[in-house]
Amino acid sequence: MLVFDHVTKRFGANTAIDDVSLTIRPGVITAVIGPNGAGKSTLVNMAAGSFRTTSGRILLDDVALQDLPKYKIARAGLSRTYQNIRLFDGLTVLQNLEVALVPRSLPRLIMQAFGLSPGSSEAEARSDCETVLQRLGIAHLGERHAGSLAYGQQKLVELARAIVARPRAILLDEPAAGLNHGETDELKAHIQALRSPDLAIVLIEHDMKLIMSVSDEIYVMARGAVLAHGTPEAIRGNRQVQEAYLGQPGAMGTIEAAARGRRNRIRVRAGEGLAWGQP
Ligand SMILES: Nc1ncnc2c1ncn2[C@@H]1O[C@H](COP(=O)(O)OP(=O)(O)OP(=O)(O)O)[C@@H](O)[C@H]1O
Repeated sequence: MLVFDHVTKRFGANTAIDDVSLTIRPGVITAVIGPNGAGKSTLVNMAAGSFRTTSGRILLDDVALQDLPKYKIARAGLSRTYQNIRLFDGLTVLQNLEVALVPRSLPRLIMQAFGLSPGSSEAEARSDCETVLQRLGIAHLGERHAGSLAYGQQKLVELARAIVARPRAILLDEPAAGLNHGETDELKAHIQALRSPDLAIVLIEHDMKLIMSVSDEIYVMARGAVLAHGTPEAIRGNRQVQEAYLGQPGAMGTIEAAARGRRNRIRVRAGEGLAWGQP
């Protein structure tokens, strides 16, 4: 279980996260949504050790992460993807995955879902990488340089890299951003396949259609605070949430209906209401 316990983050005078508490349970997919600037990425960055918290605790299965360096956080079982892809362009896909491998003493979490081996040798580690690539439909890209891949393929490699680390919590920061319809549908299937009893999955997204179809529960953030928390059904009908997005009731229905008819990606810019991202 991943817990944000009364977490605050200030950047100078700007309070990006204001006393936020979240509980991300294993076995379910938890989405964190909210308009641009709400603080979603800041939460991920704090959990993964890119930003220090100003106050509060972040616990992964009772291990306090907030003061640990990044590599120890990874070893504790947290992995993430980035809003802006961060692969090593000059390395092959397999090498990019191998970089993420951590000591094999971690519990066997997503092994069942992804068919990973319980062993610890280098050969087995490489075989795990190949297995994950296969599950994501990109085994044929293993020897290609990451920098030579199409954008959608790079997004999948990032996902693969997060998976091979055998996390207990995986944080996906806008995995569908810039993907087309087909790629988003594929991604949806991969996220659903990740669901396993020992893995806490956090999905940060602007694509409402994707969120509403894969999430078990949703936290809605606005201006650094939690505005609402509940099932997709409860969030869909929440008046405060609708107002936070568009400043008017009925917005969630509008967003979803529009998402079905147009491109998948929705960007909600602070103060500008709804706009369509053009990948
Ligand atoms: N490195 C930083 N330095 C200063 N301020 C920052 C930094 N990172 C984020 N912020 C501020 O923190 C607040 C929350 O930003 P954050 O990126 O977490 O929002 P978000 O919900 O992820 O938005 P988006 O959907 O656009 O990614 C914003 O006011 C932002 O300007």
